[in-house]
Amino acid sequence: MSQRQHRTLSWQLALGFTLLAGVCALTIGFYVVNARQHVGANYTALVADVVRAQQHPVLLRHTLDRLQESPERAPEERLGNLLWRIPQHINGVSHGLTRSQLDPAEYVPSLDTLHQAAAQLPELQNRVDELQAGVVPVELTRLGYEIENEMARAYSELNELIHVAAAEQRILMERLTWAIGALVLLVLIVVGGLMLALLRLHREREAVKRLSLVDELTGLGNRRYLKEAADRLHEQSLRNGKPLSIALLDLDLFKQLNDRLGHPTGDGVLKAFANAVQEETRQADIVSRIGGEEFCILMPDTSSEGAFEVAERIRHRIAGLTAPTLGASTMLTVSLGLATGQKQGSDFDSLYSRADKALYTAKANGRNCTRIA
Ligand SMILES: Nc1nc2c(ncn2[C@@H]2O[C@H](COP(=O)(O)OP(=O)(O)OP(=O)(O)O)[C@@H](O)[C@H]2O)c(=O)[nH]1
Repeated sequence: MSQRQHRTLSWQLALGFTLLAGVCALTIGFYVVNARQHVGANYTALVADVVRAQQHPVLLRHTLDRLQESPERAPEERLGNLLWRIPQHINGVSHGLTRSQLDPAEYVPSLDTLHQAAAQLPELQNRVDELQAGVVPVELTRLGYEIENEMARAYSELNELIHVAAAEQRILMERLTWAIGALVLLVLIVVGGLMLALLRLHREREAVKRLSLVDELTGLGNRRYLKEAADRLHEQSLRNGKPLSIALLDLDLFKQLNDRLGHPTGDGVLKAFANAVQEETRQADIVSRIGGEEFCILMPDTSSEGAFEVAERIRHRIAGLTAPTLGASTMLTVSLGLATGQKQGSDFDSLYSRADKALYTAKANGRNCTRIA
């Protein structure tokens, strides 16, 4: 895989991760806003009901106080209005409580107190009606204060209960939000780690694959690399009808050179040879080292004459390499065998074998020469 493909994969993974993180952030944000609104709305409505109803005992007390101060100006209408509204609000609060998530065991005693107070209201209404008959409102105020007391206490208990529950739920929500956030973060870290590991694994696999195709000494492709390239170029040549030429190169009397100058010097010579061959070939040509001092050049879209020209150019270049380039004061020559194929039906192995025979002929004919199959 090329560097560009690596970059594309990295970008794809980074984009995927960013999208995932974005979706997670949006989901959490949406959840937190919704949950808060929901929780808030749940108790806000109930608190509003209780607070509104809580005004009734205050108004009742206020009205009774006025009645005591000036019994001659009895506020019957106001009292009647209050006595009509109180049961409605008690029912509203009761309805809200039963729909809430509060534990009934906690609010039922206060609600019972409110219902008991409401049950006494008809009697209070009778006392109000007696006012017109001139009855002194002693019994009315006694009963009124009693009802007011019970209601005020019950509403106050309910108010506190709801506030405590709302606070507890808020804390719970916050903890839950943190826990979900931490969980999502953990998932993102794990996914990010997995993506990095995947990328690394991929790079390592590609590096191993590259190494398995490269000759360590010269940096050229090896025999496996040649095989892959040959299949591709041969296929291409058959498809487009253009000739594919192959050159097999074998250094002459390399054993003697090794024996005389030592193996490390021989290695240096092989490297210098590989560089020179690469410089004499085109970008499209595939140069590989297929054995100790054996090399191969695949030349796509190259006729027999063209391949011979390249071969001779290489042969002269090698014969002209000097000691500073070779790293040894020695003469170096190379023998070359060429073959060109473009016929349908011919396979690469037969092309290779023809080039090999031509190389054998070159060696047999005194070396340092090029022969065509
Ligand atoms: N320095 C070095 N020598 C190598 C390497 N691979 C193979 N050789 C040597 O290359 C030599 C090849 O010898 P031969 O196959 O007899 O061929 P030659 O001496 O070149 O003779 P001809 O091919 O007939 O001209 C052997 O001595 C191998 O040890 C390598 O990587 N480094």
